[in-house]
Order: sequence, then structure tokens, then C-alpha cells
Amino acid sequence: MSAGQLSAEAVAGRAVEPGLQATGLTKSYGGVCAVNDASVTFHHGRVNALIGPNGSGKTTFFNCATGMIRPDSGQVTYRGRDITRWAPHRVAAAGIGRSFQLCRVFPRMTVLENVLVAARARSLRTLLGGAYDRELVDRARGWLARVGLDHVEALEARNLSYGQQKLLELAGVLMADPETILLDEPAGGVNPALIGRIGTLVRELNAEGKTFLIVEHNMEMVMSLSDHVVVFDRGRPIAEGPPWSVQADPRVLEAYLGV
Ligand SMILES: Nc1ncnc2c1ncn2[C@@H]1O[C@H](COP(=O)(O)OP(=O)(O)OP(=O)(O)O)[C@@H](O)[C@H]1O
Repeated sequence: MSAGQLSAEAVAGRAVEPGLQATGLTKSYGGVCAVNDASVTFHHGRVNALIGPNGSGKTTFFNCATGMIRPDSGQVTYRGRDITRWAPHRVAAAGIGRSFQLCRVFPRMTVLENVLVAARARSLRTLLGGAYDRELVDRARGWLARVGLDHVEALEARNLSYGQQKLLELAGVLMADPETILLDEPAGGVNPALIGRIGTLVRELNAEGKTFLIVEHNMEMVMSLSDHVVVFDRGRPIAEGPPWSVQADPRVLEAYLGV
């Protein structure tokens, strides 16, 4: 590697530590092998991106890693701890939060209630229908302000644009204070102004210590935001590295364009 090709970590003097790691991960649906013997490491502290053509197994990989579906074989570790086949709530308790490709909010609840409900399972009192405690409400309002939705906290979520709903979902994820955040297509269906806001937020939260793993088709966002990009094709990684190297990799062009 030449001096001009030093990684962001080397330049910043940051140590590289493995975060979410998969070894030989495999998941088939009938005859379709969605994730095919995939071994990949996403580093702690970075903004990692997972890209690849439609149907290359990115969401299935996410789901296997977060306990939403059980892999057929292989291992998933998080910061050295084996989390293979852990239930989603255990994965969350280990410090991994996630959003979904099709944004999950409760349309007839208010914006504030949506963020409070995201924290509900972590508080027995609120789970049993008691009043939300002051501290929880303050924290929810803090995250709403952070994502730029504090001025609409009393609106029903169905009145928000799709991009605002994605920001709302992110505020709910942040209520658990995860150290690693998986975002499934944060820019999908979102207008350019809000894509910019989501990007800025990711950058700020990363600077505050949060690790990101982002599945995204918006290449402008991926290339401007990520420290490290992994490219999937047919269920496994075919290339990885900093954005500039992945962009120029002939294997990536072939996977996307079939050339
Ligand atoms: N529940 C399911 N049942 C059957 N096949 C599935 C299921 N989920 C995914 N697949 C198949 O597995 C393969 C990988 O799908 P997956 O959604 O993981 O890819 P992806 O890279 O996330 O795609 P996209 O970018 O379009 O969201 C595809 O061929 C898909 O049709």
C-alpha cells in the first residue's frame, strides 16, 4: 500500500477492532441460496456499508446477524462473542440496534409515542401500561430533537413523509443506546434533503462512538459516508475496502453491470 493509499484508520491513528463478524454463514430458501458461505468482518468504530445487486443476500445477511432468521450454518460473532442464533432481544441487549428496509412505525400513534413505545420493552412499568417516566420522556424528546422531529412530536406518525418516518424509526433505535446500528436502506424512498440529514446524523453519531453497518443502493451516500465497503454478489462478499478501491474494482462492475 502506498502512502497515498493509507486507510482512514492509519491516517487517524485509530486501531481497527472487529465488530460484527460472520464465518461461513449460509441461509437457503428452498432452492435459493440467499447467503452462501459468507465470511465477512465489519470493524468496530467505522461506518461500514454492505452493497450489492438486488437479491444478492444483503437483507438476509442482516436478518441472520440480528436473530430475525436462523442461519442454516455458520457463525456470527460480535466483538468476539458468539451470538449465532441468539433471539433478536438478546442481540439488541448485546448492543446492536437495527432499522428495517420497510420502515416500522405505528401510523396512528404520535411521533413522541412511537419513540416511547420503542423503549417500552425495556421498562416493565411502561410494558404493563403505567405512565412513562419523566426521564424516558425527556430522553425521547432529546432524540426527536436530534433527528429534527421535535416540532412534530404531537402529530400522528402517518402524517410524516416517508423520510421523516425513517428518522423517527432511527430515534426509536437510538433510545436503546446501541453501540452498533444496522440501517437497511436508510435512503430508500427518501427525498434528497432528508437523505442529507440522515447522512449528517450518521457522521455525527459515528464521531460520538457509534458503529454503523448500512445496506444501501444509493451509491452517492455509500461513497461519501463509508469508511469500509463490502460488496455482496450471490450471497457472499466479492470485494471489500475503502470506497475508492471498491468503486474501481472490475469484479464489482461485473456484478452490477454484468460486463
Ligand atoms: N423469505 C424468503 N423466502 C424465499 N426467498 C427469499 C426470502 N427472502 C429472500 N429470498 C431470496 O433470497 C435472495 C436474497 O434476497 P435478499 O432480500 O436477502 O437480497 P438483497 O440483497 O437484500 O436484495 P435487495 O437489494 O433487493 O433488497 C433473493 O433471491 C430472494 O428472492
